[in-house]
Amino acid sequence: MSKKKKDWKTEKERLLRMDRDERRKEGYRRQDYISLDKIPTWREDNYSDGREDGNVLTGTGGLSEKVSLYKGDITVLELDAIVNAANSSLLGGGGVDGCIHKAAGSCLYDECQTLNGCETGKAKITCGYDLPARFVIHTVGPVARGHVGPTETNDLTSCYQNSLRLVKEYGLSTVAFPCISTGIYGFPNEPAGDIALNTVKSWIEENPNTITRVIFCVFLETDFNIYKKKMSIIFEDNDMEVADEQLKGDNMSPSTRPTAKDDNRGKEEAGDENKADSDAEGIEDVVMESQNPDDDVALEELNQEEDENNSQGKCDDIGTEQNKHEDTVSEKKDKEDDKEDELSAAKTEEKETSKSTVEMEVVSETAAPGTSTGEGIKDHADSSGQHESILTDSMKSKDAAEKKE
Ligand SMILES: NC(=O)c1ccc[n+]([C@H]2O[C@H](COP(=O)([O-])OP(=O)(O)OC[C@H]3O[C@@H](n4cnc5c(N)ncnc54)[C@H](O)[C@@H]3O)[C@@H](O)[C@H]2O)c1
Repeated sequence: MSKKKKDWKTEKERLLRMDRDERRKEGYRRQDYISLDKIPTWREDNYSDGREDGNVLTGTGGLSEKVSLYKGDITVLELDAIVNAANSSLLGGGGVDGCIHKAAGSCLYDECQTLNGCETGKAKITCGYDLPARFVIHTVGPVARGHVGPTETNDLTSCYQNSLRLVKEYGLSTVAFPCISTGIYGFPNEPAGDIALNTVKSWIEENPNTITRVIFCVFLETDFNIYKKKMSIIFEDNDMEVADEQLKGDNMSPSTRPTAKDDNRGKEEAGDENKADSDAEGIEDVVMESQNPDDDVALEELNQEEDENNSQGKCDDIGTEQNKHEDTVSEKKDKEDDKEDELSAAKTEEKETSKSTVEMEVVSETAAPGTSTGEGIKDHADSSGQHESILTDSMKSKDAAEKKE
């Protein structure tokens, strides 16, 4: 028998009246949730990185106790809020947006439909429903597609600022950000990391008593290394030097050693109303027009890409898929570079021996299938410089000898 569809408003009021223990007793959809006390602060992470020198932590870590670097799926984090890298329709899609909607359940979509979309750089808040997080803050990053100008920088900065503004407005104290705009919207990872870390740092300095923890939830190895390197500088403890290997961005994943219980949980405001609810009362679902004509094209392409990506399967595998993809891409690039080097070497050699009729042979880097090292197969650069695999001299003369017999 199909489950009765829940009314999102009733479900939201019910859930927001419950405290964390009651939510846990009822059970989240995913039992493998991660509670805050399982996520070390940046300060503890640094300390737990096998610091053998007995360097005792002195004083308070300040900022470095207010932030964490976590590598994994944002939908399992049991926090006051997780931030969604949404699109302007707020009606879901793929990537982290798709994962959050899938994990939260259909009530999230139903509530989002009443929000009338969201502009780039702005943020809107909904209940988290079946997520371990109480709220979802939806923000729309800039479609950078590799280009970062003042507009893209300002829009991405606004995403973090407006999300944190809602954290403060709703009296929340723990929040996690994904790497907004760095997936399908194509914002380069390094500058995006700088914007994320520096915007959050400034906000914490201005609101020191508002927040317990901001968690940078990265999904890809690339982002993990970028954030680790930058956080060692931006959130450096005054009383701790930054270890050299950290600056090089070692690949150690953050330890999940349980830390001292952080019971500074967000204020449990029962029956918390989402401001957008009252605004959105009775508003027809509007099909969001993009902010400017160019976006239509970008979004059109994105939707096509989204369809491809959506079929890519499970959320928690995105990171591995993308890492694998990154590895193959760089391998292919190395091989192409090698071939180009060989080609230019072959061309110079050809010039020197232009009179001889001897054909150029360039050893291919890749072992051709069926040969252990590729020794038996060589590339042949003909007059047009095209590469094709041919037999080597020794194999040719062997062939000729066989033919004579
Ligand atoms: N990346 C995709 O395959 C994909 C596909 C369709 C739509 N979208 C999304 O693309 C638009 C937003 O682009 P965007 O670059 O801001 O977002 P995004 O493409 O989701 O990428 C943002 C970052 O989130 C990372 N990420 C993906 N899944 C998770 C997860 N479960 N937990 C934590 N981090 C994760 C992802 O690796 C990237 O670093 C929206 O239209 C939205 O629907 C993404």
